[in-house]
Parts: sequence; structure tokens; C-alpha cells
Amino acid sequence: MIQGERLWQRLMELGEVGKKPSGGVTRLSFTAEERRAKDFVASYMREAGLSVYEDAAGNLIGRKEGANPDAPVVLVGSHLDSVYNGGCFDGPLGVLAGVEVVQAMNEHGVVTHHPIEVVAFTDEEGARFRFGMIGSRAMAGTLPLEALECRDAEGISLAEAMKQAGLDPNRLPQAARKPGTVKAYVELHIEQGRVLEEAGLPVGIVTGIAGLVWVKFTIEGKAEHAGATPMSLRRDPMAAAAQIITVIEEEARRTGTTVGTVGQLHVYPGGINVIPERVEFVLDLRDLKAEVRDQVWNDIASRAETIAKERNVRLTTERLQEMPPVLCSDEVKRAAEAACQKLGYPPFWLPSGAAHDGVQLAPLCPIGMIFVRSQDGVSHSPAEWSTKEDCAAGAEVLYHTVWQLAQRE
Ligand SMILES: CSCC[C@H](NC(N)=O)C(=O)O
Ligand SMILES: [Mn+2]
Repeated sequence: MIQGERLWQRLMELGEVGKKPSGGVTRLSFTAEERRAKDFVASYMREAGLSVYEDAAGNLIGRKEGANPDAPVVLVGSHLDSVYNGGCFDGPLGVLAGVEVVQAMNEHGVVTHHPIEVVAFTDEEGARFRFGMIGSRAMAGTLPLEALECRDAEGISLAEAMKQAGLDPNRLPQAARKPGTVKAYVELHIEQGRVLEEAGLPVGIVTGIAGLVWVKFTIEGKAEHAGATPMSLRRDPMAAAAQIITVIEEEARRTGTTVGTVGQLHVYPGGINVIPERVEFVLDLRDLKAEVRDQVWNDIASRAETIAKERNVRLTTERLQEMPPVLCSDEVKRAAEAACQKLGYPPFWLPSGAAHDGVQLAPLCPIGMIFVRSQDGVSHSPAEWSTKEDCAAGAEVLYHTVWQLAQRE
């Protein structure tokens, strides 16, 4: 039904938006790059015969009317923003596959009972404001107004960024959908890991999404001369950070399921021959079980305190964001399983270590996801890749999943 070639052309075209000389894509929320990406997708949505609008959070939405326009809507989509120097599949694949699904339905005269909306969520990645899923939180009605005061690396607040993008932050609550108005949310996404590749399968059905917590560590010591200060007299926050990061690795490894990462670290003032005055880094900690993750966090926090005391440095931590693990709904999983069977793909189940907008929508409606095989498991990198055939296979599974969800029960 779907046209894999058209989906691929659009993926490649969109992949040029925000592309840097490094070959990676940087498309942060509320920037000119993100706007250009949304404009491209809005034009694809119109080609697909959808009516296009943006809600108060800047979520771009294309709607296909249902035989019963008042029936709860089936939502399908993903996001268009990227991490710094990311790839061109993480997010756009799900949005463009959603467009492809409804375009194929329209081209074949398929009418569903439920309306279908394709959505490109605002800021899933959290790269700009250090917390993400802004659009899906707003749609679920759970974005706290204090979030508007979060600032990016240039000191621009979320409220200011929204205004610069032509949005009114005061209208944000209007993006919230009312309970009962969304039948289900389903998202196609690249796996971002190696499980499908190992299994030799193009697509998989997601069982649940790991819960993450992001914690900012600030360690303050004493800036002194690197040559003139004996080792025994130092209060070096960098050495403390190194020790704490090793503890993070140890504690996360202990459970066998938890993953802990420090991917961002800033050293001040940052001189070769200066013992740093302050070090900041952010911990990303995830597990499919909240209680396991929280125990690991408690262990890390108490050992970090001890290290700070022993080294006579000041440690403060700040929780940037926290998300619970979420299970995918039986209804969406069953629809995806039937779609796989219909298309001759063996149904294959796997959890998602990466977080997705469905986590935020889970209180609003049943959610589910379909994964497409990632080459070498690489993601959040210019080397991120999935083949044209696998993307088409994922979109085909999405088509039949959405079709089934959008039928009258
Ligand atoms: C705002 S939370 C970060 C979301 C991001 N999502 C993906 N799919 O990579 C991640 O899992 O890191
Ligand atoms: Mn991502």
C-alpha cells in the first residue's frame, strides 16, 4: 500500500535541513532549522490530503477526517527536532511514515471510522532546554508552567524561544487534549540499538519504554595553580567528578539492566594549568523498572556525597527531568502483531531503552511503538542509518496497525 520510495525521498530531503559541515543534523526546537523542517512536512501533509494546523505548543498536525468526525482520534507521529550533530532518522522517520500511511489511505480511497492525526511533536530530544518532550507533555496537559523559565545555553528561556517562533506561551494550556478524545497513539521509530539487527529482522514491536532521570551535578572546589599546588593541598572538583563518574558506571552495571551515562561535562575555568574551580556534568540514568533505577540513584547519590566529603569539595545535585517507565498497551501491541503477521514478518518483541513521546501521552491514551532495524545500532550520530527497505517495511506495518486501530470496534 505505502510507497517506500516516496517515504525515502522525503526522509533524505528532510535530512538536509539543519545539516552541518560535519554531516550531522542539528535541529533544535523553536529555531529556523526546526521551522524549515516543519514547513517541509506541512507541505507533505498537504500533498497527502490532510488538513494542517499547529497547536499552541507548536506541534504540527495533519488530520484525516474519519467517517465519524466526533470519534476519538488515532494519533500517529514522532518528532522533527534532533540532538546536536544527530542523524536524519530519529524522529523524522515516524512523522514521515505517518504522512505516508494516510497518503496511501487517501490514494486508495480508504475511509476509517476514527479520524487520524499525524503529529510532529515539538522538542522531543530535550537538547536545547535540557528537558524534552515539550510538545507531548503539553498535549497531555502535564507541562508545568515553571518549565517556561528553563533556559538554553544562550540564556534564552523557553517562553522567549516560543515567542521568537511566533507562539504565545500563555496559550500553552490550550494544547492539552481532553480525556477520551484520543483513541490511541502509535509511533514508528528507529530502534537505536542492535537487537533487531542481531535477530535479523527489519521490524519489532515495543513492549515498554524505560524510565529515565537526568540529574545535574555541580562540584565546587578551589581554583589554584596546577604547578604550584602540591597534590596533598588540593580541593580538585575534576578529580571528584572522575571518581563519581566511575561510581555511576559501577552502580549501573551492578543490576544488569540499568544504564547510566555522563555525556555532558563542563569544566570551569577550563585552563590547562589551572585546577578547576567548578565542574558540572549531567547523569542520564534509565531502567525499565522504576524501583531498580531509583535504588541505583540512591546508591550513586550516597557514594557521591562520601567522595565530596573526603575530597573537601561542595556537591549539589539538581533533577532536570524524570520519567516513569511505561508499558505499551495490549490493544496497540495486538494491532501491530496482526500487521506483522499479515505482512509475513515474524512478530518480535523488544523493550525501548530510548525514551519517546508516548511516555508523556500514556496518561491520556493507550500507546504503542514499532521499531525499525538500526544499522550497527548507531543513533544520535551522523552515522545513524536504516535501509530504505527497512523503513518501508516499518511504514507498511504502521499502515496496518493504524488502519486496525482506526476501525469501529
Ligand atoms: C527528553 S528525553 C530524551 C529523549 C531521547 N529520545 C530518543 N528517541 O532518542 C532519549 O531517549 O534520549
Ligand atoms: Mn533521539
